[in-house]
Parts: sequence; C-alpha cells; structure tokens
Amino acid sequence: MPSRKYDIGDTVMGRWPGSSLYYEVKVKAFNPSTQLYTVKYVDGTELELKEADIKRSQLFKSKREGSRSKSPSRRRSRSRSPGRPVRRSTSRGRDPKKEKESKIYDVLEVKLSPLPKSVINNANVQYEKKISTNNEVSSEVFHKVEVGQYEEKQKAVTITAQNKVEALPEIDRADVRYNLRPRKEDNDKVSESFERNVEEVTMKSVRKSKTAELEFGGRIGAFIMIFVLPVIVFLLLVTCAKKDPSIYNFPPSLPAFSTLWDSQVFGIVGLWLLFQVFLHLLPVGKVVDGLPLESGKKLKYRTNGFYAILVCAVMVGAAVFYGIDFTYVHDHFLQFASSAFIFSVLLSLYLYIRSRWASKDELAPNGNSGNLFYDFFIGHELNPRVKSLDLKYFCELRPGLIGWVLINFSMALAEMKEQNIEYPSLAMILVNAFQLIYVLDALWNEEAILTTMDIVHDGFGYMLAFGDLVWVPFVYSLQAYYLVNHPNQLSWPFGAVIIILNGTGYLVFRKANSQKNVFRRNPHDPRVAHLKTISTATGKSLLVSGMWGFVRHPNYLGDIIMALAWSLPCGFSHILPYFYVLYFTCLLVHREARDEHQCRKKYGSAWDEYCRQVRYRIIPGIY
Ligand SMILES: NC(=O)C1=CN([C@@H]2O[C@H](COP(=O)(O)OP(=O)(O)OC[C@H]3O[C@@H](n4cnc5c(N)ncnc54)[C@H](OP(=O)(O)O)[C@@H]3O)[C@@H](O)[C@H]2O)C=CC1
Ligand SMILES: CC(C)=CCC[C@@H](C)[C@H]1CC=C2C3=C(CC[C@@]21C)[C@@]1(C)CC[C@H](O)C(C)(C)[C@@H]1CC3
Repeated sequence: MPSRKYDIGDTVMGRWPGSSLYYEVKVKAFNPSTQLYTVKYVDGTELELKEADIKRSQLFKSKREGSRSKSPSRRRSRSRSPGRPVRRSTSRGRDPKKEKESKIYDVLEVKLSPLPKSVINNANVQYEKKISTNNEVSSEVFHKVEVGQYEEKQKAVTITAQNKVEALPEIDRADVRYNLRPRKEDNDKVSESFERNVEEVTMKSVRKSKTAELEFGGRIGAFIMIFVLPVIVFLLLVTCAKKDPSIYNFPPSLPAFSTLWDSQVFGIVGLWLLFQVFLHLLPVGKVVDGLPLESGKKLKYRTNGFYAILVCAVMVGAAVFYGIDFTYVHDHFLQFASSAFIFSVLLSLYLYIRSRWASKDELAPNGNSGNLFYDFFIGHELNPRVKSLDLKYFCELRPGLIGWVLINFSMALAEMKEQNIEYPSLAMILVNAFQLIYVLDALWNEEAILTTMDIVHDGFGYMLAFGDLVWVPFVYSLQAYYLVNHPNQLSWPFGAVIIILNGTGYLVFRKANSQKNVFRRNPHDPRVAHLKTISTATGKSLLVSGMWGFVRHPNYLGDIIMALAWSLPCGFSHILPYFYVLYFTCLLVHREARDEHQCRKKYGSAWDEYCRQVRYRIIPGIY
C-alpha cells in the first residue's frame, strides 16, 4: 500500500471540488482503505480529497508572493474578495475562457464527501442558503460571515502567469490545467506560445485518464446489452404481428428467414439514410455553436431538421398522389427493422474502428475504459465527424426520428387497408398526431439537443447508433403497429382525456426544456431572469424555481406523461402497447441517476442544497 504524503495537522492547499481553485486546508484524517484525506477548509467545510487534489502550501505561497508584487491588477482582484474563488461568475457574460473553466468538472476526479453539519454550523463561518435572483451580483455559494479572522487565513489562490514555468514540473498537470491559464489581467505578461504549450501538455494528460466509473452494468452489462437489445426489438415486433399478442403467447416462435431479409428493403433503408444525409448537408438553416468542448473549441452544427421533415412530407405526399403504396412498410416491417439493424452495426463498427485513431481529446469521458465491448457499446469518440457531417447529431435527429413519423403514417394507411375503413381510427389518429408533434418539436428546437447528455457527455457507439436507427423508429412506433391488427374503439370522451393528458405532458416537457436551454445560454434572458437560483462553485447557477423548482427533472416528468398518453389509445387488452411507457420510465429513472451523479460531481454541496430544496426527482411527492 502506498505511504501517505501528508500528516494529520499539516496545513496544505486543497482543491475545491469541481473547480481549479486551491484553498488552505488542514489535514484532519486519512483513510488508508480509500486513500482519501479528510481536510478542513478555513470556512469549516470538511471534505474528503484524493492525494492528487492536495498540494504543499509552500509551492503556492512563494509563487503568490512573487507574483503579487508584479501585478497591480492582481492585487486589485484579490483585495476585492478575500477568500473567495478568484473566478467570477460565468453567468454574467459569455466569456469563452470562463466557459472553458466551467467545463472542467467533467475531467476532474475529486471524491466529494461533504460533511454537511460542520459546513453549515461552523463557529466562524455560516453556510448561507444563497438563493438569489439572476440579477444579483454575487455568484459564490459560500458566503462568509465574520470575515475578519477569515480574511487573514483564507486565500483563494490561482497560480499566476508569471510562475507557470516554475510550477509546471512540480504540479500534477492534469489538476492545474486551468490554474495555469492566465487570468485576463495577466494577459500582457504571458507569451502566446507558452500558453499553447501548456494547453497541449495539460490537455493530453487530462484526457489520458481512462474511464473509471463504468455505467450500464459495466463491461458485462454492456456486453449483454449488445445482444439483448436487438432480440428485444424482434420479439416485440414478432409478438405485435400476432393475432393474439398476449403475454401467454410469449415468446413467439422464430420467424422464417425470408421474413427477416429482403435486399430491396435493405436498399430502400440505405437510400433513406443517404437522402437524409443529403438534406442535412444542404446549405439551408442556421449554423449554431455547440457547447464548448474541454479543449475550449466549439463545434458548428447546421440546424435544418425542420426543413428536412417538410421536404420529406412533400415528397411522401407526392408519392401517395402518384400511387406509391406505403403499406409496403407495414408488410415488410421486420425486414426494415433487420436492415436498419445491419446499418447500425456497420456504423458502430466504423465508429469503433475510427475511434482507435482519434486523438485523446476527441474521446468521450465515459467511453474510454479500455474494454473493447464497453467502449464499443458506449461509444469511444465524442463527436465523430466526416468532414462537416456530425454523425451523432445527424443520427439522433434525422433518419430515425423522421423515419418514425413515416412508419406511423404507413401504419395508418395499413390500418385502413386491413380494417377496411375509410379513415384511420381515432386511436390511430391520436397516436400519429401526438408522436408527430413530439418529432416536430424536436426538430423545431433542434439546437436544444446540443445541451443534452447524449451530445455533451456520451460517446457515439453502438448504444446510440442502434438507439437512433433501430430502437426509435421500430420500438417507438409499436403503438401504431399494434393498432393495425388490434383495433380499439376509443370513445370521444376518453379520447379527450387522453388529449388533455398529452397536452399537459407536452407543456411540462417543453416549458422545462426551454427554461433550462434559455437559462444555460443566457441567464439574464428576460424569460428566466426572474427565476430563483443557487450559485455553484463552477460559476454556473442552478434554477430552483419555475419548472426546475417543482421537481429536479421536470422535463422527464412531461416526457413520461406523454408516453402514457401515447399508449392509452391502444386500450387495455394487452400490455404490449404499454411497453414504451414502461421502458421509457426505466430509461429516464436510470438517466436521472446518471445525471444526478454527474451533477453532484460538478456542483458538490450546491447540488446537495438543490436536492434539499427540491426534494423530488421526477414525480412530485413520490419519487
Ligand atoms: N424520447 C426519448 O427517448 C428520450 C427523451 N429524452 C428527453 O431529452 C431531454 C433532454 O434530457 P437529458 O439530456 O437527459 O437531460 P436534461 O435536459 O434534463 O439536462 C440535464 C442537465 O441539466 C442541467 N441542470 C440540471 N438541473 C438544473 C437546474 N436546476 N437548473 C439548471 N440546469 C440544470 C445539468 O447540466 P449543466 O448544469 O451542466 O447545464 C444537467 O446535467 C429531456 O426532455 C428528456 O425527457 C431523453 C432520453 C430519451
Ligand atoms: C435502449 C436503448 C437502445 C437506449 C438508447 C437510448 C436512445 C433511444 C435515446 C437516448 C436519448 C435519446 C433522445 C431522443 C430519442 C431517443 C434517444 C436517442 C430525442 C431525440 C427524442 C426527441 C426529443 O425531443 C429529444 C430531442 C429531447 C430527445 C433527445 C434524447
């Protein structure tokens, strides 16, 4: 077992979790089994830190003193707020450098175990439940009282530009990546080439670290899911095609090979994918910036999804007019699903192979475990691109999502044919309309996807390739597929109740997503400026009123309500059409746990405070 570096009682510098700032701390204890030090900050906060997050004080002191005399501007900034983190709130304006700082949470691996009692009731310092409106000036979570004594001891230290060269060899570079960046005031003293070198060295060391916390059941879970997910899709589709799709007839017998494969269908799916690529690459629609990557770079994305679906609608309308029979999709549904599956596997293989050559800083934080199956499943590369075509962004919104609407439409035509009716049933109309609205909404708000977990955090691998190309179009259309051969006479009053339910879900979903997107892009936007917030050490704030003060994931709540409204038109004879709402609830509960874990890492005690104030995760009063 490695010996410990610091002794109990040592005064050292401890990094504040989720930030690049070091504060004076006292070592209180050391746990040999976890290799974590319990340290106490001057403000009374006790946390557990890894050795890598602790530095000797001398290193900081000598540098600081040297630099202080040289930089009046720094003197100015330090005296402004002793003991506060030097960084100011990023929410004030959109300074890219600061935004970059606020992205560090993804790569820092600070074990955060706040000991809240001592945080809140320390003799010198009191934890103030800092709820502010966006218009307030301060952004610190910890507001210090009885500052006199505190000012003496507490120094928010950043390693300044002048001492970078000396500090570099001594300090864990991954840790100080952002500390090494000059503050605005120091710009005149830093040569550009030096900054580039520091960035290069530190970026590499940051991204070299392997994914330590495996999700989705780890390596074994990922391995199993690679095979189980397609089996689930085929079982669902085969069961749904049966006259009696009851649970007692499960599992269904294996379908003949001819019902699974057709080269013409394979060609159609290939053409569909190419056509969507073509539409996406057309120089039509706004080009928007993604969120800053860890390198500080922002990728560009073209948003023309709404135009794409309009073009598809016109083309489908014209095709119907000229007599093309779209019930072909229903009649060859399994073959379409297996063709899409083959494309998703080919795409995943391509993604995995190309990720071997991707530079370290292009890898996803969570898909770099070193295990073939895990990385293949989660996705090794974060934003794989072929020239200007961003594969993940494209797949998430285009072929599958628009394909889903087209499949639903084909099912409505198939229902009329199979049931020998002039118009689709009310149930079919509702399912089609609700899901069309959902897809139109996604394409209309295309830009919003750039702040979702999938784009920001998850790599692009089998999970999303399969999810986007197979799971979404073929599982999400299950209700429409079910209704073709299992009609449900929906009464108008019950139909109205379902419409109200879907409308409510949609409003909750849309309002929550919009509030968060607007707030993240500009916290001073008049639409959100009145909302209450909790500030965090990263400079970003958390909304605690409005939709995000209702539950911690109001957008998931809205989505689940809609999912229920999509299943209800199918009646209560079978569980099969409820698969979607059941699966989706599990997906979002799991997703919420993943997100919560990330947020706790990012925001530390501010997140705990948020959880204290907004008690429920998704369903108020229940969960
Ligand atoms: N139909 C489908 O199959 C699926 C649909 N979805 C939908 O996609 C949408 C996006 O979901 P997803 O990407 O999972 O996550 P969210 O859009 O919910 O984003 C979560 C992030 O929001 C930020 N955040 C959390 N709490 C607050 C707060 N109080 N104030 C401000 N920001 C906060 C945090 O990021 P930070 O602080 O870094 O900004 C957090 O990581 C949802 O509507 C979901 O329902 C998702 C999965 C599948
Ligand atoms: C079981 C399995 C294969 C899981 C993969 C999950 C994917 C199917 C989903 C992960 C996140 C998604 C999102 C949407 C579709 C489903 C997937 C890909 C989404 C595009 C649907 C439309 C919404 O408005 C949305 C844009 C918010 C949403 C983003 C996340």
